[in-house]
Amino acid sequence: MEQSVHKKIIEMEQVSFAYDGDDSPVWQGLNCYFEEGTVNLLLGPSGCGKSTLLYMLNGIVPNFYEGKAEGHIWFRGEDILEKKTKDMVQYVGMVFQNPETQFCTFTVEDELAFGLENENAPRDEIDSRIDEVLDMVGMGTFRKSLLTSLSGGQKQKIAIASVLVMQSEILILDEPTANLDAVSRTEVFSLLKQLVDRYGKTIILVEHNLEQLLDKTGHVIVLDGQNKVCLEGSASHVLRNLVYNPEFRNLNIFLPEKYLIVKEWINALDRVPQVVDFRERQLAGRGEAILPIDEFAGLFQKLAVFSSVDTCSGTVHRPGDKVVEACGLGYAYRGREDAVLKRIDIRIESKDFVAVVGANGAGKSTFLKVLFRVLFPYQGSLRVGGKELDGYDKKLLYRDFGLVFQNPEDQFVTNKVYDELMFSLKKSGMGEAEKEKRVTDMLERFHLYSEREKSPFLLSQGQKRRLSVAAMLLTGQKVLILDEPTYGQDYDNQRELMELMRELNKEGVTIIVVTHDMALVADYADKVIVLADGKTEFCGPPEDIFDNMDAVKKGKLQIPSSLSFSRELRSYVEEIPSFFSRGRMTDYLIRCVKEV
Ligand SMILES: Nc1ncnc2c1ncn2[C@@H]1O[C@H](COP(=O)(O)OP(=O)(O)OP(=O)(O)O)[C@@H](O)[C@H]1O
Ligand SMILES: Nc1ncnc2c1ncn2[C@@H]1O[C@H](COP(=O)(O)OP(=O)(O)OP(=O)(O)O)[C@@H](O)[C@H]1O
Repeated sequence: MEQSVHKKIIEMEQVSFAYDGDDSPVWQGLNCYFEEGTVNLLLGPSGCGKSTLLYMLNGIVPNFYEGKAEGHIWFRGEDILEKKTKDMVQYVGMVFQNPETQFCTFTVEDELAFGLENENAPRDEIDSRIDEVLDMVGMGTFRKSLLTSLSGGQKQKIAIASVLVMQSEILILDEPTANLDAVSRTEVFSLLKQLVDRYGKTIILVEHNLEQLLDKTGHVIVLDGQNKVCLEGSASHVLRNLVYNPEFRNLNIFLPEKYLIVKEWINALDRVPQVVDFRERQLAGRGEAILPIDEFAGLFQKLAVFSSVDTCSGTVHRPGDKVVEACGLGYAYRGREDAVLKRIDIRIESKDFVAVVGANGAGKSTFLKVLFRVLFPYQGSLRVGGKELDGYDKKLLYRDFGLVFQNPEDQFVTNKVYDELMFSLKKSGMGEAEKEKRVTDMLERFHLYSEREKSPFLLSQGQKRRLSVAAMLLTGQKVLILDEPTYGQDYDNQRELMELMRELNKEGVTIIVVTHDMALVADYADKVIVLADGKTEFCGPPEDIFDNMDAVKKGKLQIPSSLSFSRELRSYVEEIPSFFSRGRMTDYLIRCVKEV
């Protein structure tokens, strides 16, 4: 067992918890610990109880969300489970996924003063503490700013500052970058690292975007989805095991793209002696790098049969009917000086699988609202199905175009998961038995059957997202528009959802996905639209976008690590074609070596 230099700050001992009204417990006999003065990362499949665990660390569970808790959560010799939330506030501060749900005021200054004023802190102290935390998060010049004027990353920094201002030593964050573009995400991760290195804070977080986080993480806890911790230790120890150890290879855990490629490849070739040897050596931790690219390339060269395999690394344009055509489209919100959409030119055809990407605030959601006639453009034309949108019957528009909202809760209209899906079929004209069957099939397909009696609002984030997509899929629209469909999803659910979209696309449904997830773009989209500065910055196939550094920069996009990995590999083995996505590269590797 490896030794850590950090002390344990919180220890969970035989912790069990069941929400009131739930038959099965979320946790049963859980043991794990968190380390002081480092970044602690919690990984596990959707719905396994990560958020519940975080809420137990400051008493939100079971004090606000009630249920039966057993065991001990030790913090400095005391049991958190016996404390009230207010007793924990000075030690443990919580930052949620969406900073906007946390804000109670209008300006940065008022937001930071809010908690201190409630504690009747003297004005001088409030002032100096606000200056201090704004300095800590690098937002000193924004003290007087309106919260609405901040970018997503800046808002999240202020949410973190509002916890720091209370001088909590432990910061808990539940998927803090789920809605952020790549640049904002990097800023938040760097801030967390700085809070640890410079101010000795302890960070505990749940996060799916690991590309730039793992190297900043000190302690990782992996939950197996069956109430247990299955791996715990340093980031490199956990990573080695998740990539190379057959015992953990089927865990439904997100990893950066390049690790997923190696993991899938090693799994596929498990019985080849060279691969077994390579795997064992990596697992034993010989050599510093977890991904020794030279060795990997050498091994690949020995096994691969290049000539017989069709590389097919690009996307093929499949012409179809016109679905959406925007030309010089402009939209300005009332009261804002600058138009959000200045000149949008977009053409989407019926067979397209489109990804709409761009920085936070670029106007992606605004464009969707214009398309759904919630907002009306001041200039340009927008044609849908070959007709001017103005002349398109609204009823037909809603029948043909399905929208899955960014925030699933905005979509729920009933108080039971089962009823939510039945509601979608209300006007379908189907008989009761047929509706029931379809709903049951969908619940099973989306791993929601066991939750069917629950309120949609009490589901985990990942479950809520799956329910919102399932509700939209039941009715058979011609065009499906999904705003951030995969955030909060675990690896298996994300893949399953996207494979389903691909299937529907092949059956003729146009898919339009708004997303910050470039791995998803690279793997599934055949057309990418980058919005920046109110204009269409790029519209073309995904393999071209990551070479267009201007569009990458303006769209604040992150190049997936699968692309840099395949380029590095090519510097050793020229015969490997240039790839830009995990799926395409894994397929190729597996096809290459299947004759071994
Ligand atoms: N307030 C609540 N009342 C009843 N059940 C709940 C409540 N909150 C969560 N649950 C259930 O507890 C289980 C664990 O949920 P939790 O949100 O902790 O999981 P998670 O691992 O964070 O999931 P995700 O990654 O999808 O956000 C789920 O089955 C969920 O439906
Ligand atoms: N109702 C509104 N009134 C005024 N400004 C608004 C309104 N809604 C959005 N905005 C502003 O319009 C800009 C574009 O917002 P929009 O939500 O369309 O961006 P987005 O690209 O979808 O961003 P994200 O990736 O963060 O979801 C932002 O600066 C936002 O603050």
